[in-house]
Amino acid sequence: MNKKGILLVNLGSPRSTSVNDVKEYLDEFLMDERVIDYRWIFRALLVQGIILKTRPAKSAEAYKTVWTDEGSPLIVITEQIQKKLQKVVDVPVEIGMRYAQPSIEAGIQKLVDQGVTEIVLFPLYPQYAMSTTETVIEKAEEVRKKNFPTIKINYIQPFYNRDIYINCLAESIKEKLPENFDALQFSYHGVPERHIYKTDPTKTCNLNDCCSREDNPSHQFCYRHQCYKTTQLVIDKLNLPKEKTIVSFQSRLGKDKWIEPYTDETLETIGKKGIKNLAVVCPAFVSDCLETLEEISVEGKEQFMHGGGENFHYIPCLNDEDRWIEVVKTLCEEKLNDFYLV
Ligand SMILES: C=CC1=C(C)c2cc3[nH]c(cc4nc(cc5[nH]c(cc1n2)c(C)c5CCC(=O)O)C(CCC(=O)O)=C4C)c(C)c3C=C
Ligand SMILES: [Fe+2]
Ligand SMILES: [Fe+2]
Repeated sequence: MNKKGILLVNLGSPRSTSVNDVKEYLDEFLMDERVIDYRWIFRALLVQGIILKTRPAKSAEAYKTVWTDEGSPLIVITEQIQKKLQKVVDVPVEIGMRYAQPSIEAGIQKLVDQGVTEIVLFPLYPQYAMSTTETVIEKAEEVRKKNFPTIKINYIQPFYNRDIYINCLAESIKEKLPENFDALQFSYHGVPERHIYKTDPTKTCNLNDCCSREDNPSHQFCYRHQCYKTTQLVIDKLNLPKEKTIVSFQSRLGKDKWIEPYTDETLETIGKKGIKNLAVVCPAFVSDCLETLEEISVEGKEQFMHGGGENFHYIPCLNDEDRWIEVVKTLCEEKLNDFYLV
């Protein structure tokens, strides 16, 4: 009888907030061709010759503001999800990070040590992008072929439009929304525009209105569409008028054009347009991390207040909420059952 197990995969964080550890992490992260998709030589020139000269010190300072006694929020929360999930499923659950430690390889090894031969791997990203789901699957397949050729892996697909996830996200937002707010902003991690064109096999997405329309054939691989879709489904569930919602994209890096509108520019200008009380949620992340706790909660708040805003309310990610653990369990069980069908 084959033994099954679950591997939860998140992005990963530096080992510590020292500049050297942050540099090592950024080196691995940004040298991924699905994150910075230039030819190796140009990527190396950009990353090692320019970004790693200054960014690690700046990022290390930012990490210090969110770091906890247990470590990076992203890792700590992923471990909390693992522990809670382990209590409600009867197969072993381990975690692996796409970058740095604990690695995907270490996670698979832990499962194999417990006798597991069939793994359900859950990339913890609701929306597909080449820098999210795709790079996780590529890496896991590389590790599997090299070190665990007899192990089977079943991958959980993006769940940005799944009812169970939308219900969970909508409930969570509803509970945390302040009584009075002029707008709810959905801020998603951005990606360079080029990534969307590159991963669109239909070549029909032009990054305009088509991303928020129902019927474009590119949607299965369009990260921007999937962000709009998650938003639309959540606001329908919450019965929020569209005029009270904003979608934007954060965390851009470098000189390329990233998908628009940009979160920082939006935050700097909406105060003057009459939005004084703002709530912000970040549904590209299932766990709080540097990009939510620092970039949005601290920097984003400053940008909003500076631009004439009055009250800024950050809505935390799903983290280890029980209702989210139920969703993770259901999505994993669907895939565990798939093994019986083949
Ligand atoms: C070209 C650069 C980047 C792309 C493309 C990108 C896509 C992307 N990232 C996430 C999720 C996270 N990113 C995080 C941090 C982070 N992201 C980039 C760059 C790109 N991301 C950098 C350089 C950093 C490091 C921090 C910094 O220096 O600003 C994090 C937080 C990690 C943590 O330890 O807390 C997450 C999570 C998604 C979902 C995504 C594509 C949609
Ligand atoms: Fe990122
Ligand atoms: Fe699109």
